[in-house]
Amino acid sequence: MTLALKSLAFGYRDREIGHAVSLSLAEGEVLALLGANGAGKTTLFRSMLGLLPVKAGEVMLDGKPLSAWSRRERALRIAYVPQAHAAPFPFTVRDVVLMGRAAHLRAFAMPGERDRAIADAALESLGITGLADTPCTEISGGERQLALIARALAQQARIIVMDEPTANLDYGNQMRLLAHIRTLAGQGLAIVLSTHNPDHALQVADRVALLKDGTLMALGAPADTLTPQTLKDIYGIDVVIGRVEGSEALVCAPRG
Ligand SMILES: Nc1ncnc2c1ncn2[C@@H]1O[C@H](COP(=O)(O)OP(=O)(O)OP(=O)(O)O)[C@@H](O)[C@H]1O
Repeated sequence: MTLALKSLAFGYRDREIGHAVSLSLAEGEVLALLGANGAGKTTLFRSMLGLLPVKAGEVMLDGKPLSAWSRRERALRIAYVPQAHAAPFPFTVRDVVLMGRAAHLRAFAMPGERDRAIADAALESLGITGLADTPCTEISGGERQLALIARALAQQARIIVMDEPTANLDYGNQMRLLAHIRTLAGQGLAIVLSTHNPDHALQVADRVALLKDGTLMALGAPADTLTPQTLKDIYGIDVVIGRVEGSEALVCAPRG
């Protein structure tokens, strides 16, 4: 087991957003987190990463409380892909990806040949080698998203937490990223991601967690958790879920 949340309560200084969230993430597993806007997905992620103090319960990383690991030790084990906001500084895409190597470097050491090779491989795997020398202030939102994912890959952590990784991406990059996530899981990485697209969860996840009113409404296999009933409950929309000829994936469509 890699990451486990035990009866976690989370939120901000004087506001609890969620409580009693328990789940664990195993090596090689993809867990998708869904919930309406404002349900608390980002807040939960920030709490499980130790970026926001938890209100109750505990986050366990490789069997030890998260607080027992140093920041560097955590960064060697968990990478975070935040939602892509506007870039404040004109670092090149390659420099941003090289920042993923920080935890691997000795204090004040500069990235070496090997770090550059790893960063370049991460760029290559996402098809953005051509952007390496472009400043982050001069690329699109989707390209910035891919750069942040490349940074997480360069970090070479065994757990990756991705906040809406497919948001901003065009259809081709969405599908390529989902396939890439499955490849990473096949290599033993544990991945937790949030998404607003049930199809993406049906396509990529081994397990799905549904967050509603601050608690886990459902946790289990995609076909058991993503049903017309649960999606109606979360989004207030009537849907059907089924297969389309020629595709392995279950898909969700509006009813009627
Ligand atoms: N810094 C903050 N201080 C206080 N409350 C906050 C803060 N950031 C977010 N919130 C509140 O916490 C709740 C959950 O927000 P969060 O961003 O975790 O939701 P989310 O599920 O990720 O939403 P979305 O799908 O829209 O990205 C929201 O009601 C939001 O207003």
